[in-house]
Amino acid sequence: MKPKVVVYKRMSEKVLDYIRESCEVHYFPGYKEEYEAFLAALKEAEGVLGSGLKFDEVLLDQAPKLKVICNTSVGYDNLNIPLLKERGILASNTPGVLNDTVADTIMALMLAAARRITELDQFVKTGGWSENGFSQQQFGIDVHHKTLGIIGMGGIGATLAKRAHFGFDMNILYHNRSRNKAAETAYHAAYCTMDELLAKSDFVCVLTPLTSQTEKLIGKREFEKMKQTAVFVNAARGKVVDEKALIEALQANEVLAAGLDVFEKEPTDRSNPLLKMPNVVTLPHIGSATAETRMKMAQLGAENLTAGVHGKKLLTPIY
Ligand SMILES: NC(=O)c1ccc[n+]([C@@H]2O[C@H](COP(=O)([O-])OP(=O)(O)OC[C@H]3O[C@@H](n4cnc5c(N)ncnc54)[C@H](O)[C@@H]3O)[C@@H](O)[C@H]2O)c1
Ligand SMILES: O=C(O)[C@H](O)CO
Repeated sequence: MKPKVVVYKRMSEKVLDYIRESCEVHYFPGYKEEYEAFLAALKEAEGVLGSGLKFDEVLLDQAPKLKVICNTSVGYDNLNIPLLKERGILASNTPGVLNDTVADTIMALMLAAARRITELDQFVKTGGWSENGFSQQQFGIDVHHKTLGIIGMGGIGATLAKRAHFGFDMNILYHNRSRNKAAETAYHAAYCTMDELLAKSDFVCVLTPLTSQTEKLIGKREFEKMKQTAVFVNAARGKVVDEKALIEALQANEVLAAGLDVFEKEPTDRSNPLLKMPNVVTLPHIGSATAETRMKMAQLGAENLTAGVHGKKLLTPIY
């Protein structure tokens, strides 16, 4: 008999067929709308595949046969790792396969915020571009040859450093839990304290995972330490930043602009003041969302899932 698994995120038929070769798939792409049926399937499931769902004690109690939880994301702040370990449940994520795509998104945010792309796009589309052209007040700032500070020099951080160093002649500073010698050698990235990074960087990009140590890592104090001309970019998790402090820093012109792929609450409320600020470029958490990369993430998740339920070694285990 094939082991039962629950897939709670929309997947291509190709990936679902791959899983079906060795598992009985219970597919809930819109699990919130059919939560009762989803919970019933979870009761019998040995494996789960998807992203974002918080597996707390209450939910895990509904899944007594679970052997493995596979995230189709590199971030795993939805998982309570000590609790999973305690219950003998394995877990996997999707590191590496999304580095290039997310680094591309971050470069796009940096360029869009610095060169005011979304603001000027609206200017043109709403008929603001007249015979008189545009004013100097609409000039942006350069990205090339500036200093980029990366907080969290892991897989995505290093891939961003590569683009910034080779493509934009940027000077790279970074702060991380430990030294990343490979990035130091390859991209001339200089390790420094958080405060030094904040004071010297023209672009500050946060790329740490969300953990109890990184929640609100960037707050009032950190924004005050940044240059007034700094562009702040968050493509990690919204809760790594104190969003209220970011709003206040932008309102007080303590920083120049921001590029945000993630928010404290997602989807963010339409009343969020950040959405009214022309110097803030916003995206709906689509850092890794290209067709090619989402396919790779789903396939890697599926391979972890089938390995896990059949007692084989996970390809990309979290622990
Ligand atoms: N916006 C998106 O769509 C998107 C896509 C992928 C990843 N992410 C987020 O980006 C995060 C990073 O992804 P990654 O693949 O580069 O992970 P990674 O594990 O390779 O890198 C994270 C780095 O952060 C460092 N770090 C952890 N805690 C720290 C702390 N307190 N201070 C300083 N450094 C710290 C780690 O040492 C590591 O080098 C993910 O956890 C995820 O939350 C977002
Ligand atoms: O962590 C990740 O991989 C991204 O946020 C996509 O969910």
